[in-house]
Amino acid sequence: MASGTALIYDEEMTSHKLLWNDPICDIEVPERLSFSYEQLKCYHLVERCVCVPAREGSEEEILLVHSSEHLEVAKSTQTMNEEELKRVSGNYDAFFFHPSTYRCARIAVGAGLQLVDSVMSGKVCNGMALVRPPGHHSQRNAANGFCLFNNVAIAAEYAKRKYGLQRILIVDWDVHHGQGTQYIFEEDPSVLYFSWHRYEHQEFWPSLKESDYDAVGLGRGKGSNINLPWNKVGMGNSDYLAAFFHVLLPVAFEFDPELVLVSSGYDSGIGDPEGQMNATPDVFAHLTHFLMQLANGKLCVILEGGYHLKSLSESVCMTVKTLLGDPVPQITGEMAPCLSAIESIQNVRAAHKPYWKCLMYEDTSFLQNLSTKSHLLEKVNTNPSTEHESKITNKDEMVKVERFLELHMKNILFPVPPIKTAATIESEASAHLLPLSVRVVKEMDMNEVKALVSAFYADLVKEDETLLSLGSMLAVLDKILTKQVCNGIAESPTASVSVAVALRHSVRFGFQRVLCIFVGDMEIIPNTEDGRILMIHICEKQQSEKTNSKHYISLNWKEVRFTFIRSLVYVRMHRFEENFSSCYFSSSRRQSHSVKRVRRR
Ligand SMILES: COCC(O)(O)CCCCCNCCCN
Ligand SMILES: [Zn+2]
Repeated sequence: MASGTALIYDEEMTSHKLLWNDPICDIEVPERLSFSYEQLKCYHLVERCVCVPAREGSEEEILLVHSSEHLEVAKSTQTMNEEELKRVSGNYDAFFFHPSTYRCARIAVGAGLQLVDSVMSGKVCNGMALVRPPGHHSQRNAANGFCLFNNVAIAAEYAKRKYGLQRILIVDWDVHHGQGTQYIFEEDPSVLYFSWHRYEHQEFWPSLKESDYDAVGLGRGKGSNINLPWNKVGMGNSDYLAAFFHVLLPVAFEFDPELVLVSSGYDSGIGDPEGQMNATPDVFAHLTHFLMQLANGKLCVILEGGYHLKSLSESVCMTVKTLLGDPVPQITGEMAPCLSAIESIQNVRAAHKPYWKCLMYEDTSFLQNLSTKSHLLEKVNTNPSTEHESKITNKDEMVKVERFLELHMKNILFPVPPIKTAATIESEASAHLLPLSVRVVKEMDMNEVKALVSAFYADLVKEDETLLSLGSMLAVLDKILTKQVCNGIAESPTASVSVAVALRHSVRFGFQRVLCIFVGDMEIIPNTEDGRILMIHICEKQQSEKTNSKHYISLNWKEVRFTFIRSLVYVRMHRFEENFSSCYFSSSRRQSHSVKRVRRR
């Protein structure tokens, strides 16, 4: 398994800039790149990455996607004066040339290809390329929306031909529709393109009919183009998560891509003058983390838009931090999507029902009663915590977001528990299985366990021989509760008792919300009624109705697939943001084997 995260940045790409007055294009500034890179350095993230050099994309590579006419026009601008540059730029919608634009655009293309090579060769597991000019609006024969060459589309075509890939997923979380990418792949079933974008019923730029949810792809490509239009501004974290949980992830897992590319625009984040959305930078950690579960983690993130410098750079940092394997921060804000988001989600699911099994069987009508935001008719902001930031119209508004983010990110970024795993090892034999990052902890001594059990857990622990297995679990759990490690693994022959004691121990320790996912049959079902424990029980036979309650969900593990993700959604939407400390308990040799497999990874 490859490891490591590539970071590709070349300050040469900051030389492309607007030479004349143009209120539409003047937000696409060089500082977008330099600010982001500085912030990565400030959080000591650059030094943790594998720095891979950019290179110029060759003409041949650019011709994978673009026409030779388009290439020739772009090439000819290198020697133009300002007046000629302005004239040629006027041939396109929202684009500007500078004498260095062509060279910068070739480096932006090459950076994406270097990233694909680094991931596909196994030199790294994933990575990010900070590039400009961006790409997802540019088309075969035209520049558009600040884009000259379609960096991500070229990267996809390149990966298909060089590595013989049959299934590539492109996720475009930029707040604008990447119509360029859609046009390039809409007949190609091997490239699944997902884009959400501010749309407002075709009012918002580029105001295309084909950006709506019913553009599902053409010919053999039907089902491989997914458009999720946002018809209101002010969308927040819960709306983005719901879009992932109920549209993108079920389809992506079914598609089972060999490589995932992200058209990573951060103008969908809070404070951006283009997007006018409310999602905070931490949401990009979650979105990135979900995509890392696909394609064996082979994930290439390539920058697109993002015009609020502070919001952009914080979101870039949250993305890279997650690519490096850091635990994602607890998600903030409301947990239920707004009605407009639910309407869009339902529409796109209905449009794609004929093409995806996962959409055929699941009905998400339960989403309707989840939305707690009745406001939907107004246009503006929804998320109370950013009431005053909803309409970013001028400088002092931008400064307000700056201050909001300063405080918000402080709570998010620190403290992060060390990314260590604690494990007790029964036999020296299995010790070598553990990667270096795992700390072996000594079992809790028997007298201590006995005292603890008689004081608090006597009703749970019947036989003395169970005490032995509690020692290893409690030793690991204490390291997690005291934030000495992030997660842990313990083996126990009496998993139900261990789980019951662990849950009560965690709540007694002061945790307010503990999520337990138990796989296999459970002799005793712990009491979850105090509202601080949520049990998701995956078992052979579904428990009788009487045991199922709001905090106890039993799933027949044959149908667990997306129902499991949906249950987690349910969990989140009911504000049960768990302090999720991943303790694995296995009740049988078989499961303990699966635990070992997890350990090796
Ligand atoms: C990869 O491109 C990044 C981007 O999607 O952020 C570009 C946005 C161009 C926004 C152009 N607005 C034109 C408004 C005309 N009334
Ligand atoms: Zn954009």
